[in-house]
Amino acid sequence: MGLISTKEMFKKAYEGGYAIGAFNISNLEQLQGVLKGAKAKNSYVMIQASMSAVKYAGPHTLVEMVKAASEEIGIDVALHLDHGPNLEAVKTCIDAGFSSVMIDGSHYDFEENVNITKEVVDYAHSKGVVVEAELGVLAGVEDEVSSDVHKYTKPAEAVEFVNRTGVDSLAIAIGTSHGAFKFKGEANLRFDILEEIQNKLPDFPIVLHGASAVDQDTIATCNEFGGNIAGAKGIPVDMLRKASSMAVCKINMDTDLRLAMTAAIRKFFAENPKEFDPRKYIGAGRDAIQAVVESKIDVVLGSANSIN
Ligand SMILES: O=C(CO)COP(=O)(O)O
Ligand SMILES: O=C[C@H](O)COP(=O)(O)O
Ligand SMILES: [Zn+2]
Ligand SMILES: [Zn+2]
Repeated sequence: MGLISTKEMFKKAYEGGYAIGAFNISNLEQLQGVLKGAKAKNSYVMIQASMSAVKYAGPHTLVEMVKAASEEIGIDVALHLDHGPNLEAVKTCIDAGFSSVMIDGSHYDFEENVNITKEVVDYAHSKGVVVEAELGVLAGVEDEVSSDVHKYTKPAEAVEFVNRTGVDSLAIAIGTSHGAFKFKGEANLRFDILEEIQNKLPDFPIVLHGASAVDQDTIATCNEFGGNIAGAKGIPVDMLRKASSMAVCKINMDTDLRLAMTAAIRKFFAENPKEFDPRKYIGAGRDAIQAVVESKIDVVLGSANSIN
């Protein structure tokens, strides 16, 4: 058991009409929750960390922790850098042992995005590491960069981008966005764009970021036990399942795990005012994450029993 590439899992996901869940983590219990959920469903899964999460945990700590948990829980896993900002960040993670990286040049113009992605692909491939890039801009805030509107991916540009960079997978903008506040009105995803990209790039794995569903019961639990989260809204589950049956092979979820962990810990504190053992309350958060991951595998991803 240990860290694996995404090549094989994406190929199977594409052919099988399902998607692999890529879950963001920054600590031990989030990691264990995700891996235990995947193990219970015999499903491929990706663990991913943003650069701020890599800094929080430490790149080597993260790699060794994921390897050890993979061994102890008994499931192979890909470890991926999410939204790598530049070659230096990518190198830090590859040299520490990550099996997959993203270079996010989506906020640059097309030519610059091609150049920075190509540079990363050359380095990563020389080390046997796969690369995800991004074309099109999701509305909302991403690290320090924000955009008020979706800049939807242009299918013809996606073809040129993939051919010129040699990238292994591509994140596209079709109306999803990061965080807990995705839509003010009706949810709408541009499946016509996904379909056109799928037709123009057959067998090529597409990635969907900003794909948390934002369960309203979980928000209610947060608020019932002292939270104050108003107006949160995610992507409807049927839209996500439809995307995963198409060319989307990787679906990124962070917010749903954060909300589940927070709701469980808030509830635990409210119901157990005398407890102060971190294993009890963080353990409650870990269990909640496992439950979310199992449900995502069944309802959103369709990836149960993908490991044979
Ligand atoms: O795309 C993500 C990480 O890259 C996470 O998206 P959510 O905020 O919708 O969970
Ligand atoms: O896409 C962003 C992820 O949700 C990670 O967010 P973060 O930078 O707060 O770790
Ligand atoms: Zn981006
Ligand atoms: Zn993202």
